[in-house]
Amino acid sequence: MPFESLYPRVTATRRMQSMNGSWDFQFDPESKGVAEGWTKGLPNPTDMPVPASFADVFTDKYSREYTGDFWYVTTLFVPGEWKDGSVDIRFDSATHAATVYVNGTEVAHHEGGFLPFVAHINDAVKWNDYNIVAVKLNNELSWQTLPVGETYRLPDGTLVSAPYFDFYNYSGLQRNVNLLYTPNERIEDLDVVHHIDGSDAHVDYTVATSGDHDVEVVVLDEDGVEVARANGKQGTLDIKDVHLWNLRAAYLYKFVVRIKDGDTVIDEYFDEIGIRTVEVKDCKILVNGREVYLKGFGRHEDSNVHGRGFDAVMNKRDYEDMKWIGANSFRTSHYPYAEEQLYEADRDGFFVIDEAPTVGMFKSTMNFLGASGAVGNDKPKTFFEEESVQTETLAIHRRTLEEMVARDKRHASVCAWSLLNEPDTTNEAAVPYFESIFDLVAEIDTQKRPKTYASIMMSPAGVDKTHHVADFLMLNRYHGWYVNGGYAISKGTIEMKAELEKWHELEPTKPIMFSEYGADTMAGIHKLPSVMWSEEYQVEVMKMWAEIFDSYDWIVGEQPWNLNDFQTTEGIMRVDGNKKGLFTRDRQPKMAAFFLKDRWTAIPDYK
Ligand SMILES: CCCN1C[C@@H](O)[C@H](O)[C@@H](C(=O)O)C1
Repeated sequence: MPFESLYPRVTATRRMQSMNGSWDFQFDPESKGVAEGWTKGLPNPTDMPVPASFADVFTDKYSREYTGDFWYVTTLFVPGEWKDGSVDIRFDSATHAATVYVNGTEVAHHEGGFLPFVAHINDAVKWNDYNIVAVKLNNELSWQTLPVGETYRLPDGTLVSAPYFDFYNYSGLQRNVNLLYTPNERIEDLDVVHHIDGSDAHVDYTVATSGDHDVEVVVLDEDGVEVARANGKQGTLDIKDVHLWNLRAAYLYKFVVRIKDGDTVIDEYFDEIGIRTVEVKDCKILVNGREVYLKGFGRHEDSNVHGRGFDAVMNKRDYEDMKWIGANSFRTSHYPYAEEQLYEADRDGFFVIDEAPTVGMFKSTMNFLGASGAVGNDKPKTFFEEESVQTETLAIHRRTLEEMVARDKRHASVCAWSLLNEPDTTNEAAVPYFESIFDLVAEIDTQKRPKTYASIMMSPAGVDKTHHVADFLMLNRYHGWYVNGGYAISKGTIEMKAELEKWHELEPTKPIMFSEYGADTMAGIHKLPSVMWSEEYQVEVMKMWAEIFDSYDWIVGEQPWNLNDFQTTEGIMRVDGNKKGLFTRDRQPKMAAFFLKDRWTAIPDYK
């Protein structure tokens, strides 16, 4: 697994060929593709860009809402000179499940639509020739998929997605696909743990390789000057006068790893790594031993027509918007984002709460009466009382966390983990499940970053049964919108302060931050006095929350929902998607963004 977690790079010993572009594409509603030989070509394909979600490129409802099996097929030339090494296809994601075939031979299967996997293809390819690469995907949701939902049939047999979450169930080959060449003896993992010692740093490292030759690690500063070196697959790199990575003041070292046989370099890989520490202590979150205050957003990977398709332009605009407003952090709600997003956060000095794709673990009609139908309520128990959840879903969750930590652990920007979003913590059955996953991450994350989950408002202080596992508390609360909205907004302040004081009584040493709060706002609607959905009202809601946050010094962060408007399942509560963005879907500020800009530029990143 570790090799799959290394971000693809070209080096002196590695080669890479993009497989992005136009692929053949076809739905397979009867799941007959394998039996009918689609692994070697599609009978009646259309063309589909990769990376992209398929939904919003179509103009017909059947295609947009399609749920079930579907295929991508392309032709791939594999250079003959690569025969002496390992040739793999890396899918940065395939949503939600994928089986990969080369010239009709199955070479990989992966479940989980937001983390990478590779297909090793040496034994299936025709060297120095053209090959057929076929990928069968499936986007159905269940209580054993992450994210969680259901799939049901209309009377005519058409499958329909019923997400337990409030974002559109976009799917497809939504991130980059690359053909990779690496030596047979190759670097497969790099792990680093930082220790600050006055003006110096000591970095404990571990390198995993596929062979026995020795390893060297060289560290270069941003000017390319060597600042440390060590030999061996494990060791410590001592960096004098270290330049630390900080919030909105990033500094990245280049760690170059080489497998060597005397002077011969067998394999070379590098990563750009910021040196920092992060911990929770006495109701504070500390970066490099200094107390931070988090200003930022819950986000989505979402844009017009592209859907959840990787879009470097939109990502760049999002970072520029976040820098403009004075943000220093974000949560990857509600799934791990593309690696390019984390490298951008490394470079821009953003504190990232890296969230697993474990959303929807609450029997609810998420998307609030969404057109996909009231779901989950025909189930007799709460989510974690379900036997299959305690067994199958837990196993999938643990594997997903292992993949997420393996992929993201070196990023300086990844400063905390959110292991679930808004799970049902009202029931004791959640406790063993939570303890299992929190213990797992405590074990596999060598940097021991703080871990938490997003707390849902239906499981408040005094009801929540699992808060003991969280290193800090992260609350999603909607006073001013779903409760105590409009003219009752002042009641929201009273109730929220009462709950906060109960939380502080329950967890007197743990800091608390808000990972969701806000109001749906249609850009362009103005009312005096304000009414809900108007831009003026969103400003009032932000002001209400600001007063609450400023009332307690153990509140360490505020991340309103959402950075941008985004697409959801259609429903009577959504007007072509969720409109709680502080920016519109085309990344333009609403009135409340200017309020937050004034507020956040006056709040220092470090207290
Ligand atoms: C209980 C509220 C949960 N929260 C989850 C998030 O994904 C939704 O988009 C947001 C909302 O309703 O705007 C609410």
